[in-house]
Amino acid sequence: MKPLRKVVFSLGSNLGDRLANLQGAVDAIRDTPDVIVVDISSVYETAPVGAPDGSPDFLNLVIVGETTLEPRTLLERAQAIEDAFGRERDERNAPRTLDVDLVMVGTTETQQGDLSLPHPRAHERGFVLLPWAEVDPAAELPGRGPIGPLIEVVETTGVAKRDDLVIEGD
Ligand SMILES: Nc1ncnc2c1ncn2[C@@H]1O[C@H](COP(=O)(O)OP(=O)(O)OP(=O)(O)O)[C@@H](O)[C@H]1O
Ligand SMILES: Nc1nc2c(c(=O)[nH]1)N=C(CO)CN2
Repeated sequence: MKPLRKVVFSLGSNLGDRLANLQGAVDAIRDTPDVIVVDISSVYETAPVGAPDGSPDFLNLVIVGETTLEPRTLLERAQAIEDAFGRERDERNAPRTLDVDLVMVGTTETQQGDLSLPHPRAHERGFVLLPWAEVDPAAELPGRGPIGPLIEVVETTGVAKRDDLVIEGD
């Protein structure tokens, strides 16, 4: 039997109907065979990090799930969902309708070309760690340790929970 592993996705949008883009991505992840969604964080409005000047604010959220899928299959699924929402792959960190990052898959630590796990910048991103800690405070990032202490040292100003923005079916 294939092992059941924890999977964590980070979703972001700062173009178009940001909430609708996140809702669509959540639905698509829920509809993915062999992925069980366990928790979805609140929606957070976040100041852009490392993005070109004048980039609009993001909406971000984190999904925690379980899966028997391989990391590469999960990356392909994440990219297919981005493509379905009109994501154009241009300048790095450019505004985008939808970004679906794989934060971690089980205990996998790998760097193979187009797939790095855990995501190489997740540990330094308040817009990933804060939503994640809301639903999974005891989480550990493989190779980095518990996320609590990571949050202590990252920039979390500019990361604001938006209780008025609700993902349906949660
Ligand atoms: N864990 C991962 N999750 C998502 N993409 C990854 C991961 N590891 C490597 N990649 C690769 O990163 C490439 C760039 O991804 P993307 O265009 O979403 O970057 P970005 O969103 O601008 O920046 P960042 O990677 O910092 O979030 C993708 O083509 C993908 O193959
Ligand atoms: N606040 C915020 N900033 C970002 C984000 C994001 O999702 N939220 N994604 C980026 C590239 O993936 C770059 N910068």
